[in-house]
Amino acid sequence: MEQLNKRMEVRNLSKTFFGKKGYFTAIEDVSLDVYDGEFLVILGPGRCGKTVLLNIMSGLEEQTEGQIIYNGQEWKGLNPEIGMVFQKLALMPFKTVIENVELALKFRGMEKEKRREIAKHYIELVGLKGFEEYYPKQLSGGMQQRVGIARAYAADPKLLIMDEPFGKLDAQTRYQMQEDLLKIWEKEKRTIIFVTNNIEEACYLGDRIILLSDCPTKVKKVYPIDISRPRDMVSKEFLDLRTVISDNTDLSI
Ligand SMILES: Nc1ncnc2c1ncn2[C@@H]1O[C@H](COP(=O)(O)OP(=O)(O)OP(=O)(O)O)[C@@H](O)[C@H]1O
Repeated sequence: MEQLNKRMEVRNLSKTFFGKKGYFTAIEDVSLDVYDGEFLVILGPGRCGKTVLLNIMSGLEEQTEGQIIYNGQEWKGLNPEIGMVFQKLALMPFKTVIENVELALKFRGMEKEKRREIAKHYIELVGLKGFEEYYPKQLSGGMQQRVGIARAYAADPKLLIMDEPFGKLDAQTRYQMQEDLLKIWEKEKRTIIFVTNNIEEACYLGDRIILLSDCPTKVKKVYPIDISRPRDMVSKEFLDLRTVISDNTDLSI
């Protein structure tokens, strides 16, 4: 990992909210690095502060303390080079698949022919060729997530943050999406930060796993994974890794 460029550095980040019940610290002194081109998984228990951390990394929310370094420079505010894929995608219901995928490019003022070409490319990349004119409600949950991935890719982010994108899918679809996401990433590498509370998913996907503690969130441990892909979820090395991480988690995740 040492030879790779750092895309982002999170330095001593803390976040404290003030509400009806007084002060509440969600994140405490978190530091981590994100390397160019890697598939980084952030694994932590439910409600531990993962979304707050991602929101600060992307500039949607402000930290109480600490710094975000992006490409070697301190970064404050919304970062246009970061794309997001959420569990709830908020696809535009009255727009077709292709219109949803090209929307960000339209907002940027890109001419129609060019943005259609880009949108078609990414729709094909995520395996939805032939569904360009469908509306979101005509698609399954897994297919909608594919549209979300195509939409994020089309906007050409340097860093793609995915916040529990497969959390609501049934087990079968989830496995398929994990496999397909790796294929997409291998075809067109982006730096990905993938957040999950599922240990198996983390071990299947990540180049590295950053394990977070329960609230207030701290980094418990960083696990580099050198199991070659495609990973066999019932192989000894996979199950051993899973057990090691599972034994180190704060709650049952
Ligand atoms: N604006 C806010 N004001 C007060 N507390 C907040 C705010 N946003 C988040 N929190 C609290 O911070 C904690 C972490 O929330 P967060 O949504 O980041 O968890 P998470 O790890 O993403 O959870 P999940 O796995 O369920 O998605 C929660 O206890 C939440 O109630």
